[in-house]
Amino acid sequence: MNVIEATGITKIYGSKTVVDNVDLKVKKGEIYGFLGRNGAGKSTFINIINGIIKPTSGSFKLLDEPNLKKVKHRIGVLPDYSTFYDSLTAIDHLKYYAKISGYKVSTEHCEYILKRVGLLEHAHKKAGKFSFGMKKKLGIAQAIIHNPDLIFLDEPTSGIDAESGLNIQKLIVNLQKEGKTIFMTSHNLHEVEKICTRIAIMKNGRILNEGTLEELRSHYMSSIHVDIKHSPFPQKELILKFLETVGRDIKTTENRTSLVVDSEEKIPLIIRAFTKHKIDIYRVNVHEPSLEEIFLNDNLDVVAK
Ligand SMILES: Nc1ncnc2c1ncn2[C@@H]1O[C@H](COP(=O)(O)OP(=O)(O)OP(=O)(O)O)[C@@H](O)[C@H]1O
Repeated sequence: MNVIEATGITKIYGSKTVVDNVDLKVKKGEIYGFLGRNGAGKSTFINIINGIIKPTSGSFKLLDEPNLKKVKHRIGVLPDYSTFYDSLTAIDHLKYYAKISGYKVSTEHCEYILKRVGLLEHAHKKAGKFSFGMKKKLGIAQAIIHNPDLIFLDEPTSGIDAESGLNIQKLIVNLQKEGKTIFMTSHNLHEVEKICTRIAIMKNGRILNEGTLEELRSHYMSSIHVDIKHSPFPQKELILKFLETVGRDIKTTENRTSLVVDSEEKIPLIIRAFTKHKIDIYRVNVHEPSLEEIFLNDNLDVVAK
């Protein structure tokens, strides 16, 4: 089942198209990472499918339901900025939020949720005394207090310390294991690479590409760096001639060869050729591009779908 299904979502402010004809599907149980530089249109898109902003055109369904009001109680949201009442404690906030959403929650349940986000020791502290990171955790607690099936997290780990960030990542993975679907934005590419099951890259309001990390890699990757440690070449010219047919940027020393190939299918061909020429292989290192390398590639438009 598609938990999120958006079709042709567009938002135009004046003469600026901020979200440009976005189609997007997210399946149940995914941790979907929504990536893009500042101003790409991510928050605007999330706000549209959460009913906060009206799209200029396009339609969407959440949890298989086009009428957002009918499923609102099954959705949790950490918005791009949360506001809290300075004089209310963390527990007060959770109870208040649950109440206005139509739930009654016990103090024990609030404490359990605060424990999950790493805020239990501050359960009775007033939000006015909270740091930015603590407010972020409280925002996440608020998003999950009512046990929603679909959770939107806009930059859940930005502005919090590294250890808390890792705890939030664990929490997100645990929520997924409990059967929830998570849609998150993040500027932390390492985090997205680590926990997201699918990723969409947005630029200037458009989805340039989406898929699993492997799919994105194979889409954007045309340069695989292969480095081989081996026994000395008996006939160097022969093997060099062969390598020129499968790769480029070939560099060799007596027992080391490196080259760049455009697909991983070339790697077994190289290994077979070495074996045929009675060259022993001790080690093969293959460098695949990280999400950061894919993401920072400014030529993304050129190769977009
Ligand atoms: N109410 C508005 N009126 C006019 N322009 C807006 C409005 N809201 C957002 N924008 C513009 O839309 C673009 C996309 O903004 P949005 O906040 O969706 O980006 P984002 O990808 O979430 O960025 P960030 O990573 O910085 O949060 C930006 O250029 C922003 O200035």
